[in-house]
Amino acid sequence: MANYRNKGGVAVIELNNPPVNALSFEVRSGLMNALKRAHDDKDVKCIVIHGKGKNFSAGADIKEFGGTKQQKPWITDACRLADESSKPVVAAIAGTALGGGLEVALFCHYRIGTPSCRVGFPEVQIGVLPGAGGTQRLPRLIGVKHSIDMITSGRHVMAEEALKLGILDKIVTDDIIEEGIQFAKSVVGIDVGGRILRNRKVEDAGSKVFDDEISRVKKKYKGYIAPLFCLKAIQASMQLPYDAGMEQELKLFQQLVSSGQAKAQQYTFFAERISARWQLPSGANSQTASPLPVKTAGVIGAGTMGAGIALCLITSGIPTVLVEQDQKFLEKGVKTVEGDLRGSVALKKMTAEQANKAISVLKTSVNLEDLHDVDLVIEAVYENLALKKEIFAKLDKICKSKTILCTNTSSLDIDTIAEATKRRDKVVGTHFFAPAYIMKLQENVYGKDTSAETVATVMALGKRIRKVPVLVGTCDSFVANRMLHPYATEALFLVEEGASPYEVDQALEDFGMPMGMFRVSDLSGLDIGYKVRKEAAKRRGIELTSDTRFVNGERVCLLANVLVEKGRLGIKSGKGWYNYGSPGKREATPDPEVLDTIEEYCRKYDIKKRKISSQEILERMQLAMINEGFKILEEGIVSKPEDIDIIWIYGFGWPKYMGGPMFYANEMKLKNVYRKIRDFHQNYPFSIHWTPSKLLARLSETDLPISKWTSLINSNSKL
Ligand SMILES: CCCCCCC[C@H](O)CC(=O)SCCNC(=O)CCNC(=O)[C@H](O)C(C)(C)COP(=O)([O-])OP(=O)([O-])OC[C@H]1O[C@@H](n2cnc3c(N)ncnc32)[C@H](O)[C@@H]1OP(=O)([O-])[O-]
Ligand SMILES: NC(=O)c1ccc[n+]([C@@H]2O[C@H](COP(=O)([O-])OP(=O)(O)OC[C@H]3O[C@@H](n4cnc5c(N)ncnc54)[C@H](O)[C@@H]3O)[C@@H](O)[C@H]2O)c1
Repeated sequence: MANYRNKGGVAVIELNNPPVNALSFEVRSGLMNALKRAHDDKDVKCIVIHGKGKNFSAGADIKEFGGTKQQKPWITDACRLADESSKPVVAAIAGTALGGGLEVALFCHYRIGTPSCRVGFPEVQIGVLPGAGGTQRLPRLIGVKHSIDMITSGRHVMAEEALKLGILDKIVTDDIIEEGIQFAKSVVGIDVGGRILRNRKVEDAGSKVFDDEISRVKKKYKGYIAPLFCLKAIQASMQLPYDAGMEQELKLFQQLVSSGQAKAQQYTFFAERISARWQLPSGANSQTASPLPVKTAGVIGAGTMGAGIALCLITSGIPTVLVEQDQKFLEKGVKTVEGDLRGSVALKKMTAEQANKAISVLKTSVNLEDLHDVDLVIEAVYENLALKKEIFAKLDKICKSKTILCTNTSSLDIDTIAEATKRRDKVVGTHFFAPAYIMKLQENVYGKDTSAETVATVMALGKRIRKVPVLVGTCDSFVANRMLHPYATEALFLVEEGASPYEVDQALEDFGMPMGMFRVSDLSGLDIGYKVRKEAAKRRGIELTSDTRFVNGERVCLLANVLVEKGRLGIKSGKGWYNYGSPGKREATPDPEVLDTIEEYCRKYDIKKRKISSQEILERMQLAMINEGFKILEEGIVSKPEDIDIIWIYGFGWPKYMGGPMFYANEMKLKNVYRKIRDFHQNYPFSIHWTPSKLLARLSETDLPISKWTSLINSNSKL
């Protein structure tokens, strides 16, 4: 809907669809009618368009894209009269003017904004392109080069930059509506002809610019089709007259909007928001619980993870005390933090001033007592239960009674750690992913006594430090690593059976994963998994050797151990599954020595090798992990499939244009997924991960959409 009022000869039109004023059918119709009314009203001398509440408009209503056809009037129909009006039309922008919202503003003759407003064309992020003239009008306003940058990246442009680029005509500091009215009055009587973007010419940037951009975009947004379509549409603005360019844009938009990538990316957009709405088994949830304030924080352990976590906190302006066991470790950790900050400045991700500000809020210590006054502590010491319990017991005595105690453990039981304290309600897992400063996922793990207030606090903290927080329950390895286990195990079995590690990685990278499994292992260090496997086996009373082929009747492959025992630890030693030339180098080359080692291993155990297709590689790795995902859902470790998808997208780089593994399974049709898993179970009876999930079996008999899967778990039906 759009509201209309005449304020002393100024028609004030309000886009009314809070919270973000998405341009739904009602808003588009309302805007069209309001513009007509202003156009027809002789008393009206000028027109102001603004948004109700905090935002101008976040663009088209994405929910409407699911249908077959967008109902008319489209944004272009709604805005036609703004373009044609001889009365000046001013867009008064507060909050965001994104996508179709910015397109509305580009139909206006003038644009003013508040100092904190943001404009942009984020359509690429949901798999489409600006389809209401954005690709034709922006180049007419700011030129081809800047338009390519804004439209293919989808980035938000802040007010200052928008003013410099010429998107905004003025930044105003008082009430945006009043400022809009005053501005509009001030331009009454000035001919609007020169302000109408459709009448302008696009400068000829030459075709080479586009050839270069195609290569850049293909590399930077590997696998995504929308950025390439954006380039085609922008090129049309240069090559065609306005109306023909608009037709071309619409054609490209319609091709994209019906693509699988658009569907998956839009699913991801909403999944992220659904996942943010958490719920505990007690019923307490994100609507009912309030977070505690976190004014100061502490991090214990300044190793790989602790240094990165401290960096996340200080760059978000949270004063942090970093505690180590001794001065030597502390200095090493601080060097890492400083080095990463310098790296960010060099990469222009932050200014030197921002880096200095961050380091100024970091305090360091070798004494846990220095955490007595902080609001929240994140422990990131070695993965050792006794050590963690000892630290939590001490923290319980040292810290204020309200302080929340978090652990970055990647596998240990949260409840056991909480038992070391008298504040079990304030103990929670905050599982970050390496490198902690870069990876967006924050897997928050609640224990049986963790309070809703504690959960609300760590979920809010995640958002504040620019992570994507997802809430999961406690179980061995939690969700991300638990699902990774069958995925990685299948990769090793595939190698035993005949695929090379390089073929496995190629298949995964062609699918869209940023790195294959074996390259990731080399990056993390093969010795880490080696130690974890040995210790986990020891806890179960088993001595693992590289000759171990079965553990308690279950098939295992310890080829990675064989490599470690040959001194191949991954990037750190210059060789692992790949050869890197020398330690620390990143360029991976396939290594014949590794292939010989695999040959020898297979001969030793009389394993028959065969040719394995990339389809089989993907199916076995992905379906093994998806089956585990259904088990996690059926156990209630997560409350919805969207949580799993967001974990894989932000924890492991699953491509957004594939929507996450559970969405992917849904697209494959669950009856096919179930059938294939059952077949693998028959063919590989010694792998427990192929035991089909009961929930999957039940769901495969229904046509329930992904958004309704959990209704089957929550219903009384027995699984
Ligand atoms: C043939 C026809 C031609 C058609 C042509 C169309 C052309 C056009 O170029 C296409 C577009 O504009 S494409 C669009 C391009 N624009 C974009 O891609 C912008 C997408 N939006 C954003 O990036 C963020 O929402 C903001 C930064 C705006 C606000 O962030 P924040 O303050 O953290 O808030 P938040 O939590 O994120 O959102 C609050 C609530 O609003 C909901 N919602 C939001 N936008 C929506 C939308 N467009 N729609 C629907 N709903 C939308 C959101 O789901 C949430 O709902 P919930 O039920 O409470 O969960
Ligand atoms: N490395 C990863 O990829 C990764 C990813 C997610 C979670 N984790 C988890 O994060 C935690 C830390 O792992 P990491 O890889 O950073 O280990 P790390 O070995 O790099 O760092 C651990 C640090 O803890 C310090 N430390 C040990 N005892 C201490 C004490 N009593 N007081 C203060 N500091 C102490 C050590 O000196 C060391 O610097 C572990 O629980 C691990 O499972 C690791």
